[in-house]
Amino acid sequence: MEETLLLLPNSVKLYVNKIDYASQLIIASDPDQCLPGQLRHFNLSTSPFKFGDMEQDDYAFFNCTSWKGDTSRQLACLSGPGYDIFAYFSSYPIGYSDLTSCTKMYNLSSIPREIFWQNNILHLNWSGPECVHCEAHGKFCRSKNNSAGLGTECYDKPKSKEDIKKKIEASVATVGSVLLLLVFFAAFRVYSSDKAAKENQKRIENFLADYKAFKPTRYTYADIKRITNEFKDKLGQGAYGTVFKGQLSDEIFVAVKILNNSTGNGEEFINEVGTMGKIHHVNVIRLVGYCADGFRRALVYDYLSNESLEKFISSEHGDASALSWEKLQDIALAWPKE
Ligand SMILES: Nc1ncnc2c1ncn2[C@@H]1O[C@H](COP(=O)(O)OP(=O)(O)OP(=O)(O)O)[C@@H](O)[C@H]1O
Repeated sequence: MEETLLLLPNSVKLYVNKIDYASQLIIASDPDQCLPGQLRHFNLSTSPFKFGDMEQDDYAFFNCTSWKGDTSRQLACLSGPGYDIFAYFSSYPIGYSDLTSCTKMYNLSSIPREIFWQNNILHLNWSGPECVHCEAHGKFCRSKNNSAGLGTECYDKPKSKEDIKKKIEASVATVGSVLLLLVFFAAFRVYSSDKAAKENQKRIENFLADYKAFKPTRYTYADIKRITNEFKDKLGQGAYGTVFKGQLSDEIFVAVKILNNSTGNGEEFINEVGTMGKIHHVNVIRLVGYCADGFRRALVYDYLSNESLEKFISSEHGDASALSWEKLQDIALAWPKE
């Protein structure tokens, strides 16, 4: 596996295990697994780095043939057969340990304690170039082109093929959804307008059907004779003519009034028929048709099985209590007005 190397002054080479740009920290290790061996050559003052471990001490290094004191600062990777290398706190008095079989090698100051942990890990911080603000905005960081110092600038992360593919997919999905919505909307509009058009058509047809039903039909005298079955069933006699029962179909019965006065103005009769034909009210008997065949004139009404109103209101023909004065008032008020 290829390792990334960090080159420090005095040809010190370290492996880069991890870089944390957010906190500007490099975790490094010694390729020879012996960080204390590199200590003599460390000179970070001319590099942008400083030790990350702030617990630092000054040491005197000793080469001992025998050692009777604290072995926590014994540097195994520097020791050899018949001798051991120890780091001795410079702040300790010389008489603190027995150094009689030791030779002092050199002093080193401001050594981070983690060097002696023997896990071959060294934390190095850098203060410049400063990239924290780029990291915070999810961007990459680079040296400013025209800057001789440690000036940096942020730049957008280059888009990978995967990113571009995802972007295209997202755009296609968005456009697709919008198109689908438009298609649904258009289909809905077509369906609604089609439905409205059909409803309109139905309304017109219903109106025409109603109009046809309400418009009085003109009958010939022969029709009148057929409808009344040759004037077989006389219903009554009024001031203007004789009324016969008739039948238009199996279920539809009519009352046909054969008018006495056939000498009058025919046009007047037709106009009257036209006016009556337009009146449609629940309380007014409906004029179904008419006959104006030469001097023979007749009016065809819906058949009422309850005989004449006169029979109800006149005490002579019926029970007066059947139609009280209140009922008569109701009927009068419900009479259609023009
Ligand atoms: N639509 C009808 N259905 C059933 N019977 C009817 C109908 N119209 C009239 N008659 C019968 O025929 C009779 C005569 O009716 P008609 O309308 O000619 O005269 P009237 O209502 O008695 O009075 P007027 O001649 O003054 O109008 C009525 O009394 C009734 O018995």
